[in-house]
Amino acid sequence: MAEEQPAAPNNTAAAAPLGHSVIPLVNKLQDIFAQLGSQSTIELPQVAVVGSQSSGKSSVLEALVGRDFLPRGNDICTRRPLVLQLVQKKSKGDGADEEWGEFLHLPGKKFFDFNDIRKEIQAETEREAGGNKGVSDKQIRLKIFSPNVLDITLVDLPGLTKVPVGDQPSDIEARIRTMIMSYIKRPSCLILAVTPANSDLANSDALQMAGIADPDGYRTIGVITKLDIMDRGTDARNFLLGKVIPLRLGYVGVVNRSQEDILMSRSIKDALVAEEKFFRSRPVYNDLADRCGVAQLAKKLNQILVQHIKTVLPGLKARISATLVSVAKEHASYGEITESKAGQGALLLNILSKYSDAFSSMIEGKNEEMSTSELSGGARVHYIFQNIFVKSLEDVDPCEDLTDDDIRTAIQNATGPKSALFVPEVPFEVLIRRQIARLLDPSLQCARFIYDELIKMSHRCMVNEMQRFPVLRKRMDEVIGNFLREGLEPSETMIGHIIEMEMDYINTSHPNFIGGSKAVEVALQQTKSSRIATMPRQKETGDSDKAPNSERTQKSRAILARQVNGIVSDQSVRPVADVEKPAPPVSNPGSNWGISSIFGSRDNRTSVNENSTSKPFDEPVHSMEPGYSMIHLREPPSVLRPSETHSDQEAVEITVTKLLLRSYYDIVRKNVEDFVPKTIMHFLVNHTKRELHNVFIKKLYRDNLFEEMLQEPDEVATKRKRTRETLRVLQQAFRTLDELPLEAESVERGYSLNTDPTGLPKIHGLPTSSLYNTSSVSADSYSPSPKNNRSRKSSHSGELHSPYYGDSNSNGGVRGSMPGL
Ligand SMILES: Nc1nc2c(ncn2[C@@H]2O[C@H](COP(=O)(O)OP(=O)(O)OP(=O)(O)O)[C@@H](O)[C@H]2O)c(=O)[nH]1
Repeated sequence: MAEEQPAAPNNTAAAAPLGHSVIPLVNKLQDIFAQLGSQSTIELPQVAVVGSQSSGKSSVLEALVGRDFLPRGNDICTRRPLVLQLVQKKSKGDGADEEWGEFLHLPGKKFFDFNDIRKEIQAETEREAGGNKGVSDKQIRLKIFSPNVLDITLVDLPGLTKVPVGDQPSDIEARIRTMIMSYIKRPSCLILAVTPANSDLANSDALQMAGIADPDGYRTIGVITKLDIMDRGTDARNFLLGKVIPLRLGYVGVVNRSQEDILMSRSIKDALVAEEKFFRSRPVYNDLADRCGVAQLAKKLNQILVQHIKTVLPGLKARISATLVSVAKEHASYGEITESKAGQGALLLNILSKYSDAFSSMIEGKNEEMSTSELSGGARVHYIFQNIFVKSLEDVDPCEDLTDDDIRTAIQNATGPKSALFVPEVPFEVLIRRQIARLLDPSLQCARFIYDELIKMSHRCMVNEMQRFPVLRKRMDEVIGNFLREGLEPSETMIGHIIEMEMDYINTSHPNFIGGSKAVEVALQQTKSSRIATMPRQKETGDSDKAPNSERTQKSRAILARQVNGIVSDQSVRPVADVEKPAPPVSNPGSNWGISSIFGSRDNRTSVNENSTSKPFDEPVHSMEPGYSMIHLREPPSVLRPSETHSDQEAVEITVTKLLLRSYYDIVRKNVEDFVPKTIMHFLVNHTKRELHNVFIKKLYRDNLFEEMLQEPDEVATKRKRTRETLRVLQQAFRTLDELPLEAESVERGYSLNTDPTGLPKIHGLPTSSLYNTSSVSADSYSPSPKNNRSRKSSHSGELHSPYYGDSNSNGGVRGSMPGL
């Protein structure tokens, strides 16, 4: 292709193929994308040629591409849309670059001879549309691979015709119009509206259709062909000046090869020279140099392409900078490699301090990444204390599993052989100790819960930062795990002490304690009112309290006995000896103080307590005859129960005992609710907070461990390397984008004149003025309506915007995607 490039005529820029001057710019962008590991590129607008039959559309396209490969001629029409994709192949740099074509319908077949391409287009047209002028809307897709082209798509469309010929249907005109419209209505399609100068310009089909598809004229360039064969004495001057039909982007007049030229195999290069000569020899076009010739058409297209690139670049830059930020963040998370001992020591120390601080922050609720969806850290600890531990204790009724008979038995046992003169203190103490003992388990459980919470917190601490050092993470987890376990022990011991202390001294002088006399007073009142309430019933049924209720009694005893031994059993079937055996001493402080202690320690007395339930043993058996009589005592049964009859005194005693129990239990419960959390906070939570850092240093900060601790997995090293490289490329890309010369003028100048030996452009400073404000393109601009003065915004990818491309923030036009963009 290179050999076919024309010499630069005097009054035009180098008559380069379409997009020639944009190629280095686009190449540069593609290099950036390639470095980012993506196939993305700038999606350039499609260029379609529209016009009536034989107006010279194919000729214009060929001249723009600079190669001779399209079927042309008065008898040879474009009868199927030809979608021509120009694909840039990287130059090998040895000057022997190949150019070839490939058809979609002949995959894998390369056409190196462009004459063969032309023949195949013709043959393929006939295969689908027949040999007799038939037209089909089925595309022929051709790719031209070359190092000298821009990645752009050109579409050669069948020409508009009015009279059906050959195999053409009667509605041929409408069909072709629909087909053309389907291409040119796309906002990303640049329309070359081709009108031959030897026809009635004012009635140009091409301009009429382009006007429908692009009413504002933002993407239509008028092309006047065949200026060389106009009627003598006429010229296209007024047309080119936009005086006949105004067009925002203006007109370019061209002279393509005539049929005779084609027959004589005149090259495009020669044709361009001839064209230049033609314009120079026509004084009427002398002052219209900037709108005459294929080179000017190419230049105009280039300017539009540059403006398009300019439009999409800010979006591209924004995305690159966003990726830069996230990659930089990722890179920072992998940290730097530290080789020296001192550096490693400092790093380790830093990690240990940061971890200890993070752990403390979590407990104190100062964690930066605090969740808003659930409780975390210290808030969970508080929840466990208040909503689980305290609440559970408050729900417990100290008399819940004590029946009246249990209490009565305890009272009788405590008074020994005498009748009680006063409300006995001993059963109250025994029973209250048993209730206090019950507080031990939940308190220990609470400590265990908090321990579990702290372990969980330690695992959640610095998860991301520590990914880099799995060995250190493991060792730190071990250290903190052991340390927390060590903190749990004194908490548990202290909790044991608290409960023991409460059991060891029942402080009946506590100001909140109801006290004996008050309890008796309340109890008397209660018994009195309950007796009044039950009076009528007693009259009917007799004294139910006094009536034996062996079943109920059995049950009560069973409960009491079971609790005495801490063994669940059915008292009625178990041997008494077993039941009343003292509980073996156990380490649990609660069991030392269980009711078993009083029953157990006085166990030997059980046998001497009479069972008053058994009538025959209530009184001695007398002989009938006094003289010979001898009083026989029946052997006492091995199990003795308190009398079933409830005296008033006993009822009061039971109520008093219950009142005392409830009152004192309340005092103890409050103490435990207060002291257990304090204990756990002191010995476990705050102790860990205070000492963790020291423990870490003691256990892990050792010269000989640095290397081992700071070992990082290969994966991290790889990721660090990869992100560093991506970062470098992104920074480079960002700089390059910043330095790109984006004014078409500078592109033309910079890339055609100042290209360095590597083929890469020399970077110019960023231009300031807008292309279309100064260039020839704006000379023909018109404003059919006020709204046309404004820039149009569009979100379409690759869409052509206003000719001024004022919408510099559009992200459109970037095809493919960059990693992380
Ligand atoms: N003298 C002269 N002949 C031209 C010019 N442009 C095109 N022709 C001739 O006009 C004829 C038609 O040209 P094409 O390029 O095939 O026209 P087209 O619009 O693609 O034709 P269809 O595809 O059939 O609609 C050819 O013989 C060309 O050589 C021109 O500027 N001057």
